[in-house]
Amino acid sequence: MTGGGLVIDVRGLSKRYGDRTVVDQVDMQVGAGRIVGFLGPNGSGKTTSLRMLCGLLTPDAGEGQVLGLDFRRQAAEVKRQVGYMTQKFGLYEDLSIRENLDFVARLFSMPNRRVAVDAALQQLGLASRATQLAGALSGGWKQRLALAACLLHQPRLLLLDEPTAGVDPKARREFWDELHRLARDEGITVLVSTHYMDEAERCDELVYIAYGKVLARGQAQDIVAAAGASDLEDAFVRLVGQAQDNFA
Ligand SMILES: Nc1ncnc2c1ncn2[C@@H]1O[C@H](COP(=O)(O)OP(=O)(O)OP(=O)(O)O)[C@@H](O)[C@H]1O
Repeated sequence: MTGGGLVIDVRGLSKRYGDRTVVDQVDMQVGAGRIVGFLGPNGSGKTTSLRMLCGLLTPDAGEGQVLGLDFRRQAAEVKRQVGYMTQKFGLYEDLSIRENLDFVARLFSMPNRRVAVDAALQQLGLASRATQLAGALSGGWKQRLALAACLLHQPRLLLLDEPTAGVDPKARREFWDELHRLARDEGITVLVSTHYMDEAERCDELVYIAYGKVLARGQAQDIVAAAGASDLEDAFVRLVGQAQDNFA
């Protein structure tokens, strides 16, 4: 890993589409075993940033390391080593839970596919539903399957893009309990985007962006105090209000 146990250590991350800069000089540092929440209004650049960090999208600028690899020059290797969960979960609805996991194991050319799939089914409590079609599952179970799929190749870093959008509160809570277990017991590092304030409160640290720029970072209570706000939501409303005046 890079100095100071940083699993992500990237500076100046930028992306333009045409003449619009949608990610503008974003610095991202995430320590090993930390859960960092990535927050910001719709269209602020979270997905674009996550896709660049996991090697799926080529940045226009930015230097640094992800999992100790040069995230630009070794993008293919980063992609193999990171667990990335897209907003829409990326499951095959007409395949069963087991078939979805087996498909992912093939994509990663994993040896001992059957053992790995069985272990993932057990770990995420999916074994009794292994033959159910993914398309027939509730939002909470789909999300659990998506997490199992992105953990299958045993990544040390998870990049999760709004993994709990549209999922009921009980399933969201269980999902977050699982994230904390993964960080605590297995030392897995998590960068997760969310719009839910209760989830933001459960992160070790937060990074808040709007208009592609980082407006605040740190622990929730420090962000609230620095903004002179009553709570996190209030702090973000204030930060975006100031940003609108400056950047919009
Ligand atoms: N391929 C593309 N071509 C042009 N513009 C794009 C492309 N992908 C994203 N954008 C624009 O970049 C901006 C940032 O989008 P992005 O999806 O990263 O935001 P986000 O913070 O993830 O939003 P949300 O919270 O709604 O998921 C948006 O204005 C979006 O329309």
